[in-house]
Amino acid sequence: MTIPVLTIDGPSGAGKGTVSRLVAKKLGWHYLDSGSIYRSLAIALLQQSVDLNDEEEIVKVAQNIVLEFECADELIVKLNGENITAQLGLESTGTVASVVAALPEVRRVLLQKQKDFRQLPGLVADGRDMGTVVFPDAQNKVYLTASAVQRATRRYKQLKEKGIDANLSLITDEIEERDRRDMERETAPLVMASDALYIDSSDMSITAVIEEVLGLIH
Ligand SMILES: Nc1ncnc2c1ncn2[C@@H]1O[C@H](COP(=O)(O)OP(=O)(O)OP(=O)(O)O)[C@@H](O)[C@H]1O
Ligand SMILES: Nc1ccn([C@@H]2O[C@H](COP(=O)(O)O)[C@@H](O)[C@H]2O)c(=O)n1
Repeated sequence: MTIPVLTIDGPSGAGKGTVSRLVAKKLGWHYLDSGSIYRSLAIALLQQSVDLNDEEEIVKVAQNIVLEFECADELIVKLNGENITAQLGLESTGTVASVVAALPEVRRVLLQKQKDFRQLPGLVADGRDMGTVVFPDAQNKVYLTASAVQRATRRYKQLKEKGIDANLSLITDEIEERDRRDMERETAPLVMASDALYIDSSDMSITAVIEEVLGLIH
């Protein structure tokens, strides 16, 4: 039996995580936030002061990380037994994640961890290469985007709400730099799958996006 998968790919701050989590809840499906795997690796590398130019050492750390996910109101992630949820959303974590995510061997090592999430009754998977590389046979695919200004503003508000100091112009620069790195890397770049539904959420509410995505499933 083929286990159904809905993939939601797109750039940072497009709303993939928010939409995926709520759609998964509505459908009663599992949820994979693949970015949190790359972010967890980034945190492990920072904790162990690994040189980000030392590819061999980065791959070793990727091979050995033990991750636990708990899908409550927010996603709780434990790295080697330690709750790292608070550090996960920092823009600095995302930047390191995108640097190491460009390494082909890192992606190869982390591939199976992502595929393992495909379990009954179904999976909603969000990331950059869910519909193109990890689950190319997914029955439903979405490419969710929004303008860089909207995405940076959303991220700024999100950080402020969490009480984290943030600078809008710096966040805009970081998001644009991360987009460029994710789209231009050679292995599994962020591209829209040819069979994906394109949604630009710049002027859409979260509810409107969810309705459009659920319409695809039904
Ligand atoms: N359509 C929307 N309208 C307004 N705010 C939104 C919309 N979609 C998402 N947001 C808000 O934008 C912020 C970023 O959303 P989210 O974390 O889901 O993005 P993402 O695409 O998963 O980003 P990343 O890839 O960096 O994890 C959140 O605070 C979320 O509530
Ligand atoms: N499928 C994926 C998911 C993420 N990445 C990289 O991780 C960075 C952080 O991801 P977020 O979704 O949590 O923002 C992202 O910028 C990518 O570089 C990836 O390569 N593939």
